[in-house]
Amino acid sequence: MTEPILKVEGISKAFGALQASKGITLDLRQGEIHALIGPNGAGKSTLIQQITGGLAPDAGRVVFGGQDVTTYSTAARARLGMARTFQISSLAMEYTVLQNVVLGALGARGGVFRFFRPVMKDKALLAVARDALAQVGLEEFERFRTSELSHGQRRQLEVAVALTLKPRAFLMDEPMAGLGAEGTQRLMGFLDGLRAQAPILLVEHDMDAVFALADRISVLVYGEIIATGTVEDIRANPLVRSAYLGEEDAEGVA
Ligand SMILES: Nc1ncnc2c1ncn2[C@@H]1O[C@H](COP(=O)(O)OP(=O)(O)OP(=O)(O)O)[C@@H](O)[C@H]1O
Repeated sequence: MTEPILKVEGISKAFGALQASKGITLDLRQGEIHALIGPNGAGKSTLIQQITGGLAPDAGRVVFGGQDVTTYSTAARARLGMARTFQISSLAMEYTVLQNVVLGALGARGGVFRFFRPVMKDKALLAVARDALAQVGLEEFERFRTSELSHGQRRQLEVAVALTLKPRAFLMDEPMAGLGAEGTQRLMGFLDGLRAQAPILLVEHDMDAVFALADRISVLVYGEIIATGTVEDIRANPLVRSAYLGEEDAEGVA
């Protein structure tokens, strides 16, 4: 088996007396969607922030592409191909779809704004941006204002921006949040195909989506991973059923 692209090794983090991460170990392997689930306050966001560099762990390390990145900034991790998506605020709503991707591609090159040469005339940048839009199926929308897109399309646009970074892994924070049933279905189809390009660590509350998409699931409860396994393993795990799904809900998951 090839080496996992991402390895989280014994990560711990306390906020005062509250232990938000307790010796968390997990990995992300090529080609997979690894879902991270857990009740509200379990520590999912805290863990993702430590992986992406927003928070420094008290102990443990994060290894990405074989490199210890524990002390690296978020930007340095992004340059290595760690793509965090679905922070919708990173899109400029008044810009067109194409402009948003071009700006993303410019950032990926480590470029600064070149006022003396309009970036929208840079053929190489435009080609990279159009290629990314085609990959997410938004090529017909390049002239639309981003504010005109549906929520689901904006998430696809976020992925297009991330694709210009040549991501080696995606970290996705609740991509289904706020989408209707149809939008969720469409995005699920999209994510299903995306895992072949780069594996996805997926934090998601929509259990139907998780059970339909995930190759593996890790269950986080009170800062601790209580189980990691396939959908079948997790459905059958008695610890998960009582601790996370709750006695009364457990029947519905079987
Ligand atoms: N900066 C902080 N300072 C103090 N406590 C924090 C901080 N960030 C998170 N916490 C606490 O750490 C625990 C884990 O929170 P976290 O947001 O990581 O959980 P979560 O699983 O992402 O929850 P949700 O599903 O509701 O988003 C919670 O008890 C939260 O109140």
